[in-house]
Amino acid sequence: MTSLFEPTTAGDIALANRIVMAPLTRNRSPGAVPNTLNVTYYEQRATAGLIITEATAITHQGQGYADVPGLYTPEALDGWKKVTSAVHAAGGKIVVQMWHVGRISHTSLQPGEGQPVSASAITANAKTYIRHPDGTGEFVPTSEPRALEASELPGIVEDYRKAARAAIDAGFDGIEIHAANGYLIDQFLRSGTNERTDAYGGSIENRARFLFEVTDAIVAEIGAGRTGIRLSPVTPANDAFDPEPQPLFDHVVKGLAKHALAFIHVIEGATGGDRDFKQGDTAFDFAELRATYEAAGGKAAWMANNGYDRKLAIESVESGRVDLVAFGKPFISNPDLVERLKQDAPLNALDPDTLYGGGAKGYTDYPALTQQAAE
Ligand SMILES: C=C(C(=O)O)c1ccccc1
Repeated sequence: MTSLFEPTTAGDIALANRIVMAPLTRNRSPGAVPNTLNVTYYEQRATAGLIITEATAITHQGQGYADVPGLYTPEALDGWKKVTSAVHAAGGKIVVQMWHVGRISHTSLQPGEGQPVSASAITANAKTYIRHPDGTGEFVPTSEPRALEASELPGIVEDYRKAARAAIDAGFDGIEIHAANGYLIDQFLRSGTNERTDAYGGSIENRARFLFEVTDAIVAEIGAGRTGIRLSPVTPANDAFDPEPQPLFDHVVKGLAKHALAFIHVIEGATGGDRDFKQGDTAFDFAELRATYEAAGGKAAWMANNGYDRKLAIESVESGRVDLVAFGKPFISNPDLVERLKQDAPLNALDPDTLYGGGAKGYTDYPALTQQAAE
């Protein structure tokens, strides 16, 4: 029987166990440049079978929050090289989550303080975190986006390809395409954010076109075995909505099956919330989604996320329902989560007041079991 704690592979990436550190935005990289505190944070969590970094902007246009890292300047890539080196030296594996926020942004964060971009000019009922000139931070409503011209899309696909190459050159073991949580790619996928009448809007085939163009370009550049993707079929995050998610995401996974991807990362339910959350009239069938993917020839590791505890994670892997389990908040407050799960040891409590922004407090100061034992 498969164990959560046994080694496995995800495409070309060998993993020491099946426990994944989920992407977690922490807003601790001013200037979009990873710093020494970020190095310590990821190094502390290197016993994860796989670390997926926090969402990382592929370009300035793709940046939607203050103090999140980028993957598009020499300084940022130098910063990431220090992170990947430290994680590898500690025996870990790490991929970067590649992010274009689309409309979940603010003019103050955009090139030339211009409008954010999206599939359509529909303002999200959402907020983002900006930093004022005086240095104070604030959650503010996202700005009204403009609809991308179809002629702009090849340029954004090229941005993804370049960022994927830069990620591998910075030492990452691979990348995760952020196609979830109501960001740009998801804005094309969902009918609630895509009112286009061209080849990228209307039918499911058209709304998924941009996702496949991005995926094809990245796979051609770095290989399918180093490419994963994150999907959130029913999340309402960032005002995402589609009344018929099952046919939409069945089409998506069928299209992804042609590549021998490293992993498919699926958020089950509402991100960070109700695992049984529904969009539309019927409950989403995640087992059917995987079956559809594998019937189409898909062989990537199936990674599940959202609200997993030790018991559910062990059962889900042992049953074969999932191959990998991604933990988010538990990894924030437990750098040694893998050991704690192995021992069934108590978990550190999470400090909700230090999730976003700030310094070492609530970031690198959570103790490991060994430190607590020494006290
Ligand atoms: C990148 C994020 C996501 O995927 O939801 C995110 C952004 C800001 C806060 C929490 C999460």
